[in-house]
Amino acid sequence: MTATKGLEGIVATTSSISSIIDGVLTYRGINIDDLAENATFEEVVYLLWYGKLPNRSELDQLTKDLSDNASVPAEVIEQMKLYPKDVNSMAALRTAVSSLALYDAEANDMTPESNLRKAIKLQAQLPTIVAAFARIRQGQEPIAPKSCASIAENFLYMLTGKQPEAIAIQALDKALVLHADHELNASTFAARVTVATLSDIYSGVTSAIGALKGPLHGGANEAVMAMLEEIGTADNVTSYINDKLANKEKIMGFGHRVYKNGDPRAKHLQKMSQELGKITGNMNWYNMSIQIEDIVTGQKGLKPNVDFYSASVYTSLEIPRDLFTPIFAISRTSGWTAHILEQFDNNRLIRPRAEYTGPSHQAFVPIEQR
Ligand SMILES: CC(=O)SCCNC(=O)CCNC(=O)[C@H](O)C(C)(C)COP(=O)(O)OP(=O)(O)OC[C@H]1O[C@@H](n2cnc3c(N)ncnc32)[C@H](O)[C@@H]1OP(=O)(O)O
Ligand SMILES: O=C([O-])CC(=O)C(=O)O
Repeated sequence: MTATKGLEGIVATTSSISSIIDGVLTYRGINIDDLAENATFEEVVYLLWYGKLPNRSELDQLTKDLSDNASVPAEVIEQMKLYPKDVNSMAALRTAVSSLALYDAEANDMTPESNLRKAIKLQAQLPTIVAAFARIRQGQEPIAPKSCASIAENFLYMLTGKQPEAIAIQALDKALVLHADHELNASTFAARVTVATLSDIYSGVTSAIGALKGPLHGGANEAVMAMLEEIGTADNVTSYINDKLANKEKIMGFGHRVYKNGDPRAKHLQKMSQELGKITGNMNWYNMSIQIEDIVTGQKGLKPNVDFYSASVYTSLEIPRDLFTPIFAISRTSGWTAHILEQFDNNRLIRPRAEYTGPSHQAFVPIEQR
């Protein structure tokens, strides 16, 4: 038995949800470029769950179901008020999502109908939790979700208490479309491993949030913004990046396990970053990002991934840096739950082997003689 480090190139499951073939990403066979330009996040959620784009009445029904389920149990909100104010936002989200299960009478019901209902609840409630957390830690009361609004609109509304501008809603909606699913990425794999034991959907999504949190995965978007802030201005980019590369340090937001010729989502986020920079009158983050890309791609051949330009996009939308990864989680809940439903559909325990590299033929030494 020989291990493949990081399971690179190992095909661990079949799936009909999303594919990356020759660098082209599709959701249910539809190119991400077409979805980014034309679909709303709710259409994508429907596509991921049901395998086809919704017609008008199906979309209206899903939008209503999501809106009707957006309130979070009062107990969960009360518990969030007891979290330390400076807690990591992904840790807070992971804990709150785990506690949702305690207040759902059908949490352990494994029927497909119940699991779909819980997928809707999770997708609807994550934005409410993230916005509530952001307000509670500032000593503000959470704002109840409004009815008949999209997830993008509702999230921005619950975060700020103000009706968001159309351009902000559109930008966030497109970012949600771009982050919704991505084949067998680490967090989706974690979700599938968890539920393949026939554990419940809340456990699966909680595992996934834990996996997304790390800076080699979803946490990279926050790390990118931290880097941009540390660099400060365009004048400092060249020396900062050259020093990092010379020290063999990773530049966050670059590289990918699967894409070697570039992440097809990055160009959409780059365009949005530029457009939002023009609208806000602050091109600094975009200009610095372009400069960083030139150097990293020029010297290392590494291309930006989905996390690189999303950092400046969210900053232009005035979203606090530590909510970037929770927003990724809001979007990816659609993909996680689609994969969990697919796993349940044709389940087998996921249990690979390890290549043992420890000592062998060790004699047992009684404690008195150690
Ligand atoms: C949504 C997402 O999860 S997208 C990914 C988000 N993560 C990041 O942006 C973090 C930065 N990027 C990385 O750490 C990696 O590129 C990963 C984790 C995305 C992919 O990792 P792997 O497939 O395991 O590639 P690995 O880390 O082995 O890199 C291969 C080589 O490229 C280098 N490399 C990879 N990414 C980077 C980077 N961002 N900056 C500098 N060098 C890099 C590695 O140092 C390594 O070099 P070596 O062969 O000389 O040792
Ligand atoms: O697929 C991956 O390894 C990481 C990624 O880009 C994602 O999850 O969107």
